[in-house]
Amino acid sequence: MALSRPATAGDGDDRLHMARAIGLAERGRYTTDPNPRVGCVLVRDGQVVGEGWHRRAGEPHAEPLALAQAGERARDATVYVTLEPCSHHGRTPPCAEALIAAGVARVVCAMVDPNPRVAGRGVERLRQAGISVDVGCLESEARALNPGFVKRYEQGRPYVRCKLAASLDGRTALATGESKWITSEAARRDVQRWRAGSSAIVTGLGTVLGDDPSLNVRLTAAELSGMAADDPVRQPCRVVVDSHWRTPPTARLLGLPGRTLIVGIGPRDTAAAALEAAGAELIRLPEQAGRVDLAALMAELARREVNEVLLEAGSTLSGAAVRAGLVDEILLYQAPCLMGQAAKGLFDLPGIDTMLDRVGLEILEVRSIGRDLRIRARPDL
Ligand SMILES: Nc1nc(O)c(N)c(N[C@@H]2O[C@H](COP(=O)(O)O)[C@@H](O)[C@H]2O)n1
Repeated sequence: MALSRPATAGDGDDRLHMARAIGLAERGRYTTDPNPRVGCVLVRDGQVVGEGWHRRAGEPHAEPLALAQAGERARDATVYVTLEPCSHHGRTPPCAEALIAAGVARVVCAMVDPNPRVAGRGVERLRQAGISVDVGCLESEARALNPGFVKRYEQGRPYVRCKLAASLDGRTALATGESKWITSEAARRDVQRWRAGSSAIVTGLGTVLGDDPSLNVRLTAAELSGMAADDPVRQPCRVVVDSHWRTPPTARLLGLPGRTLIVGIGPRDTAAAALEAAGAELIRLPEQAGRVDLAALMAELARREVNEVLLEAGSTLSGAAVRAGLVDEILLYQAPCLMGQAAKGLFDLPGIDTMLDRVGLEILEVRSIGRDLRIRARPDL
């Protein structure tokens, strides 16, 4: 469906109000999953008359909340919304109809909803009702609010962040396997926030056997911005890549609140049954060279409405995901220490024999977190 975009994608006022709507949407960072983060601002005669943001799937969308706040002042208002108003009956009624009923004059949306149940139909419905609609104001900022939601609908897989902690010489563990702790408490708290914003945390059997990790969110609602102190903290689904069901049923992550999926390729056997009895959900996936096909895993997670994955694994699984072209972002915490060449590296990437073979990266951000550095980078594959 062709949707006309203004040449400037919004004038100064449009961009200002859309920036506010994006700020509102941010408040849903830790709660909306699997729904997108969406914010909405209603403006009449230059005054903001209503604001709303989507908090949780099953609860009202951003637009009806902004309309409720504006009341009668919504008539003839301009609506700034970070995602196209929906046109379908999902868990909640269609926002486009609510905007039409309220008599708004104009709608500015940052981006078309990639959900095929909407995908331009919301814009079309508003225009049919005589409402002027502009699409594309601060579009890239709006897409960045929901990298996983967008990726899931556009490419059929989640947005994957690969988190790693290393010394300044790029080592993640001593040869003995000892790795606690390379980075500071501040960096580990920062990781907790990334976990809280993710739909799933994926790890490998090696990490489970070596570290017995919890892979849960241990921050309280009061410590996560946008959440009310009494909001329940959502636990992302934990996923263990374990080809032959060798995860110990006593693994710490199986005893914690939240779901644990174990994905493998082996036939169901007594070990598999013991894991199911311990509370895990087992999924058999296609194999790729004797291991779980990671592309098939990501497709399966997308089918289960997983938007953002935090991959917290060792060099084998992290390297395999990079090689498979499945890592969208590397989130690397680098501590001010040196661990020496006997220690383990970040990515297992065999077959890089010439400089032409190396994996290029685009640095997205570098910042200090306590005494450590946090580098966010995008593989350039
Ligand atoms: N425009 C808009 N505003 C919001 O606040 C939203 N949460 C969405 N979400 C879209 O609607 C789908 C979910 O619908 P239900 O919450 O089940 O009714 C979601 O997949 C988006 O396409 N859109």
